[in-house]
Amino acid sequence: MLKNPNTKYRPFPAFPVAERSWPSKTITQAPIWMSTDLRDGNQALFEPMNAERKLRMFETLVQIGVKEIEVAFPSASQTDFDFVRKLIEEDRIPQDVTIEVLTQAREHLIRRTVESLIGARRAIVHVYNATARPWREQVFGMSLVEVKQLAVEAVSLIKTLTEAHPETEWILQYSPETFSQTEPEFALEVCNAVIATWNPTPSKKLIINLPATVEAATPNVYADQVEFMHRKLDRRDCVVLSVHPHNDRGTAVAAAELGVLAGADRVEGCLFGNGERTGNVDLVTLALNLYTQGVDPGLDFSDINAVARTVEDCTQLPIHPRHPYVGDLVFTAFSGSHQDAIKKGLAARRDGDSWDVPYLPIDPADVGRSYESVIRVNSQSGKGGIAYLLEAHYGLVMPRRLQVEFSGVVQKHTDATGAEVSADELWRLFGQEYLDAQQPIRLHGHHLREDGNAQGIELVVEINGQSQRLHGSGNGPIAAAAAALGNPVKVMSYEERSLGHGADARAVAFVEVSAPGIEGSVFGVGLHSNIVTASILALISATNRAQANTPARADQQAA
Ligand SMILES: CC(=O)SCCNC(=O)CCNC(=O)[C@H](O)C(C)(C)COP(=O)(O)OP(=O)(O)OC[C@H]1O[C@@H](n2cnc3c(N)ncnc32)[C@H](O)[C@@H]1OP(=O)(O)O
Ligand SMILES: CC(C)C(=O)C(=O)O
Repeated sequence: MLKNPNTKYRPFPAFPVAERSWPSKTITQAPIWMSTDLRDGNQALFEPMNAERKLRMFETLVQIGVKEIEVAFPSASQTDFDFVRKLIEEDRIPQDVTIEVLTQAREHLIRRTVESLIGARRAIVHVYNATARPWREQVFGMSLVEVKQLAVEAVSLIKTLTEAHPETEWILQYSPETFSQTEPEFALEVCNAVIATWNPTPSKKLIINLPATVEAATPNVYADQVEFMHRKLDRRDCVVLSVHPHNDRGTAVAAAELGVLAGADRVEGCLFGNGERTGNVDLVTLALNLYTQGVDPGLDFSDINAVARTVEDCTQLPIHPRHPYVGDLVFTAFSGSHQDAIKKGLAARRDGDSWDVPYLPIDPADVGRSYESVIRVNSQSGKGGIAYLLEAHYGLVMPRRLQVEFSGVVQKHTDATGAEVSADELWRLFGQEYLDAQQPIRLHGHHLREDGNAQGIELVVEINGQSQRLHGSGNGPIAAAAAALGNPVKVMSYEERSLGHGADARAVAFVEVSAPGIEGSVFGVGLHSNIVTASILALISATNRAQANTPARADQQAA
């Protein structure tokens, strides 16, 4: 790279706009969407779609609710021509869907293009020629007048050819290709000449499409360019103003949104941003951006994964795991503070609430994604995510201080493995740490009896491999069992919950104890279909864990 890029690259010129209203506007309704997946998207593939894939993509677009679909560049290949014929002859185009095809402004290509559409109920013929200086000078070798004349002659020919087929409702679309790099006054002059030639009316509008063929400036510059056209175009009431942003600077979505604020009625793009180079603007992101502002996008992504898999299959291109709204990881939080906030936000939701869950701009359920994948646990995670997964997958609702204690256990594991931990693996770790804490004391059974106002208990246990029967009494089974064990620990708290429902429900008991020589407290957990057994198991688990955690014992184990 150059030390001084200024010697090779020039900044994009500022736009000298006198009036600019777009910065203070908001988008309150969806634009007309035009999908060019089967044209701009298709021409950008290693291997353009075959007829079967094209049809699958077309049907997916129809299902989503796209009403204008650019289906081909019919003069480019027999596959494209035949595809247009297939849609028309097999009557595959729904009444409310309009197909569109693209052609260069060259006579033989225009003739072939119109021929491909014969018999269509309604069709958009899209013609383009580049208008920016480098293209005029280097590609076409044409003057300004010649470039304008090229557009006017092409439109004139399309008018003649289509008027010969009045059975079709013809719509013209003109694109000054490379619009955003063209001198604004010249782009305006060419578009006005096209409008005069086609002679649209308010009921038979013409589409003027303004491509950022190569995105070369910040989106505010594009918005100024669009607003300039919106204000200055002749017969604006007879024109549908369209934008076609590419993503070379990574800001196509912003450019499209600002373009709509600036007066565009229509947006052209591709699903998930496929298209030449860095892609066309992503229609899915645009639509769901509107949705999250409470605006109906008119496109249905209730099963976004199914759409994604079809698009990946048709284009043979993978979607990035962090792609907005659809990527495999976009509804996933790894970091502890995010997991904690999401868990609290989801728990706080009540029916009818507006969506304001921290860190989630959209409810994953609205696009057919589930909460299950929202939270993942790795070494960056905290107690919130761990607790969420165990609750969501195993119905285990842990007391808060146990969450803190167990997250330390998980942290040790993730530090050692460096890997993500699944809900199943968490459950295994939980079982190993708490439920299997049956050494040195293991419970084999118990017998309870009333003992005046107290309860008496006999514990049948094995201590260091020796069977023993221990007796104690207290004001409840836990106090009695603690007494039977010789009160090696002090019970600080006790909770019992059910795990599962109905006949399969089991009791899970949590006992928190303190013991001489250990700082703070230690938890024990018991799981059993009998609630008393669960609580005694929890006490023994806590006692065993407390012993293992005393400094002397820990030193012994380390040795
Ligand atoms: C920004 C975009 O995405 S525009 C769409 C681009 N998509 C495609 O091109 C995909 C399909 N295209 C094709 O298959 C081929 O280009 C075809 C079949 C249409 C035409 O092929 P060819 O006749 O071989 O011409 P080619 O594509 O190389 O075009 C170059 C010629 O067309 C001229 N040309 C290019 N674009 C246009 C245009 N929009 N209008 C008029 N002439 C044009 C060039 O100036 C050049 O002329 P020259 O031969 O006199 O120097
Ligand atoms: C033909 C036009 C609309 C185009 O694809 C572009 O300029 O990117």
